Formats: sequence, C-alpha cells, structure tokens
Amino acid sequence: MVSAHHDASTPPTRVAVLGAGAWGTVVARLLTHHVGLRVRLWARRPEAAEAMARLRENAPYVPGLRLPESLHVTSDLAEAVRGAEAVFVAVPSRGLREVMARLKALGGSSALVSCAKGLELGTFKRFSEVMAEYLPEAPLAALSGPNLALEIARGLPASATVASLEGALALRVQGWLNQPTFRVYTSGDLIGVEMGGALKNVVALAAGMSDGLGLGDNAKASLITRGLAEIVRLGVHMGGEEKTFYGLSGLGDLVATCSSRGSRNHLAGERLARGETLQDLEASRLTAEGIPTVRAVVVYAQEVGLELPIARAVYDVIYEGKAPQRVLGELMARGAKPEH
Ligand SMILES: NC(=O)C1=CN([C@@H]2O[C@H](COP(=O)(O)OP(=O)(O)OC[C@H]3O[C@@H](n4cnc5c(N)ncnc54)[C@H](O)[C@@H]3O)[C@@H](O)[C@H]2O)C=CC1
Ligand SMILES: O=C(CO)COP(=O)(O)O
Repeated sequence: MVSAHHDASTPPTRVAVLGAGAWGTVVARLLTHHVGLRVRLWARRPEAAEAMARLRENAPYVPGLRLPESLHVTSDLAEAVRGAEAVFVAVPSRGLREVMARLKALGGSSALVSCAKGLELGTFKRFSEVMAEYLPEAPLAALSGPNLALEIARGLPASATVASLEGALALRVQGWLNQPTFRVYTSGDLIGVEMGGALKNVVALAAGMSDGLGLGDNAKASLITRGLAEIVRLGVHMGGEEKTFYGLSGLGDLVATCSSRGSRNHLAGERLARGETLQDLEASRLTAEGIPTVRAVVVYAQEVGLELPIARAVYDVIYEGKAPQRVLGELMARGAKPEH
C-alpha cells in the first residue's frame, strides 16, 4: 500500500477512534495509512482491547483484517483522546450518550467526527447534534457513504463523503482518509449527509423484507426508488440539500445497503420476513440502526404531517407486529397518484 507523504520533521498529529466494532476498527485502519497520524482505537471492554493489541486483529468483528503495529488499541478513554486533534466516534447509537458523557468529563478541544448512522428516538436529533449537547465548542463533521466495513477491510474500493460546516475540518479529514482504495469527497451539507446515512437503513430493512419474501428485483428497485423519494422528502424538510441525497451519502449508500447480503439492516429485514420479531433481533445484539431510527422517523412524521409510507410499513412490522407480506401488499394497494 502506498503511504501518504509526511515530512519527518513535523510532529505527528494524534487522532482517536472510539468504538472497536466493525466500523471503528476499519476507520482506524484506514487512518493508519496516513504516516503523519498517530491513531489510537478505543474499545470499551479491556479484554477486547488487550486481545486486539496482542493478536493484532479484531476477529469477532473484522475477521482477517491485520491491525498494523502503529495502531494503538486501548480501553482507557483518557489515554485514547489525549492530545487528539480529532475524535472519530464510531459507537452505535445505543452507546452514544454514554460515551459523550465520558468525553465531556475528560474535557478537551478535539474536533468530533460522527461515523455512526441514525437518528435519536425521543429527540429526533442527528448524532452530531447529540454530540454538540455535550461538547458545544467542538468543531463537528460526519463521515458517511457506501461503506460496508467488511468490504473495505478486504481492500476493496469504496468512497465516502465527509461533511462539516467548517470547510477546513472537512478538508483535513479528507486528507487523512483519502487513499487509493478509499476516495473521500467533502461537503458542507452536514444535515443532508447525516440524514441520508440514517434514513437509508430504514429502506434497507424494507428491501431485506422484500428479498426475504422472494419478491424479486423489480420490487426491490421500486422500494429503493420510492424510498429515496421519502428520504428526500424528510431530509429536505429537516434542512438538507436535495442534491446531497442523490450523492454518495444518499443514493450511494442506499443502493449499497439495500443490495448487500453484508448489510445488517438488510439481514434484519430478511429475518423479519422469516417471522422473527423485534425481541429476536434484540436478543442477537445485531447492530441494525434502522430499527430505532424508523421509530424516531414515524413519531416525527406523524407530528409534522409528513407522508412516509415505506417507513410506516417497516415500523408496522417491527413495532406493531404486522406481517411483512401484508404491509408490502398494502404499499401496492395505496391510491393511484402521479410519480412526482
Ligand atoms: N459496519 C459497517 O459497515 C458500518 C457501520 N456504520 C455505523 O457505525 C456505527 C457502529 O457500527 P458497527 O461498528 O458496525 O457496529 P458493531 O456491531 O460492529 O460494533 C459495535 C461496537 O460498539 C460497542 N458498543 C456497544 N455498546 C456500546 C456502548 N454503550 N459504549 C461503547 N461501545 C459500545 C460494541 O462492543 C462493539 O465493539 C453504527 O451507527 C453503524 O450504522 C457506518 C458505516 C459502515
Ligand atoms: O452503513 C453501512 C454501509 O454503508 C452498513 O450498513 P449496515 O449497518 O446495514 O450493515
């Protein structure tokens, strides 16, 4: 692998990645490509950090990915973030507030880069908004795109968008992550990038149900396309720019997640189609961010009077116990209308 240029006379820049699941581990590995960076990866459980440091792999989450010696793995949060110019937050939504509260207690002036995808139930906040509650002074960015972690871990090509209201931060993160197999674009539309990443998971649940029921490629293409219409409707309502939803963090990620057998949201949809319930999915600890997100979306859409039939159908299966076959049938039976 070709390494990014670094002048040996300049001191290294420190960055931290929080969350040593699939995505945090792969983001940390991507960052180690830049020789000017010192990367620390924080794992919540000491035994997980110890095993990763010793074996130089994270077999439970990213089998086969070799962790370079330069990647420092620790379960000590203070050590992970000390002196870091930026902290990449890759914990799933269920751990976000707990981790942010701990970060706040440590103080610090790092920029924060949200790597997670979802919307908070109850507040309907994007994750960068949740982060800002704890560290209001921190410059914020979000990284999102068609980024199935296990493909990137195998060195397969992928691309992503880093969005920030602060152009210099987006450029900085782009410079750290860009490499021959990972092409990074910048954007100033933080809302659009985060909304696209959150909402594609809801459509992926529907696509997984459709695949699980064997409804075919025409049905799935219809769900992806009409799902995109719902993403644009809600995303623009929230303040995102329409064009962002046709970019990597919108359509790009939507296509990847809805078509992939490697997507956990798609898998959750397939399992629901096989008759499994929310309780079954929760018991298996599957990270499928579309599950909490769809609830947040449907509650919010009801409040503001937005029509989001696919999100509603997914919600009805997961939270109302309706049969996937029935709700997908009901989508087809809705009143006839113009496409646009
Ligand atoms: N896996 C992927 O391909 C991608 C995932 N993402 C997003 O990244 C986020 C993390 O997902 P993954 O890494 O895939 O999940 P994962 O299921 O692979 O790993 C989750 C990790 O978070 C840890 N964790 C769980 N609860 C925690 C808590 N309360 N505090 C701290 N750590 C906790 C777990 O121990 C585990 O190490 C999600 O929002 C996901 O949507 C984004 C892009 C790609
Ligand atoms: O966000 C992802 C791909 O970009 C990962 O999707 P899943 O969380 O459904 O696995």
